Amino acid sequence: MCDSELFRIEKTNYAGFGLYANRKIIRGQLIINEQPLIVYDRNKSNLTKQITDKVNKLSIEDKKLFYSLYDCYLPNSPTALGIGETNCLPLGQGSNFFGIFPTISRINHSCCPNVYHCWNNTKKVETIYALKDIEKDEEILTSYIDLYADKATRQKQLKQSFRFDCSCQLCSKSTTDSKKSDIRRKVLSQLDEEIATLAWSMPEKALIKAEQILKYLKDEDMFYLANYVGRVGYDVFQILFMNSKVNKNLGSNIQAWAQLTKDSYMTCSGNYDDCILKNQLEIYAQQH
Ligand SMILES: C[S@@+](CC[C@H](N)C(=O)[O-])C[C@H]1O[C@@H](n2cnc3c(N)ncnc32)[C@H](O)[C@@H]1O
Repeated sequence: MCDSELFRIEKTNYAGFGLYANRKIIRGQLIINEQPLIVYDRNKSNLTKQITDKVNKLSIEDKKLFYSLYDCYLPNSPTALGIGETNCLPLGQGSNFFGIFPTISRINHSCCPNVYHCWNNTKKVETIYALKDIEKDEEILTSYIDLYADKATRQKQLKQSFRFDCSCQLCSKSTTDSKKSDIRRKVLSQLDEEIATLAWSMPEKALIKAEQILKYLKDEDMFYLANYVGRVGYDVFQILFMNSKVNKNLGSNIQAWAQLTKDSYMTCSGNYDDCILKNQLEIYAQQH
């Protein structure tokens, strides 16, 4: 675990340790990239043995680092499995492989996060990029869960997997505001699913749904979450790319959607190399 010019690790008054900004951090800025201490396959049986074996192979210093991390299941007598399950992050979307990161593991959760964490498979590091400007001494917060979920679902997931009751800005809203937020998030989740089903059969309709997602993201103060904007942008780019040859009208907005997607990927991960967008953009540029 290490401090840097940009951040420090400090005791919070609500959640053990956390990361705090040492100076103003700008949206899209890389805050840290870090290699995992250990990697394990979370789909395999006997996780305890798998994690313990890997930890036992670490240097004395790294072993100490690992055992200094928080175990939310047995805080007073931490186990290798408890530390693993409290802190592990997937090495890419849908991956069975998870890593334990000495510094990044200290980042607490918020349902309105100011950073995005993701695995860079080219550099083999977990990266943390700022989703908005972060003021000096503000806590650096990521999201552990899907933010299209309503409050009850978010609270349940966080309690089950991380053993805490979330009292972030979003979860602390009044009952009336919370209900409105829940409805918007439900619509976002439905629209997201509908795009996938309409993409090939009715691309024009899928595009309308995508525009609606952008509107709802704005209404719900989620438009700054570049990962969600990038997700819808990427879906639309796919639809336009695949259909632009047969339907010229559909292709007319492709550059704007490509730019939105690229900007979003750059903001939350500093690149767009790990997705097929880059190849498709090159193919599209050659064709037009
Ligand atoms: C990955 S660790 C984060 C770092 C941890 N605070 C520490 O001291 O090492 C996850 C654990 O931090 C705590 N935590 C994270 N976000 C929290 C929040 N918003 N409110 C309360 N506890 C939180 C929970 O105990 C959770 O299981």
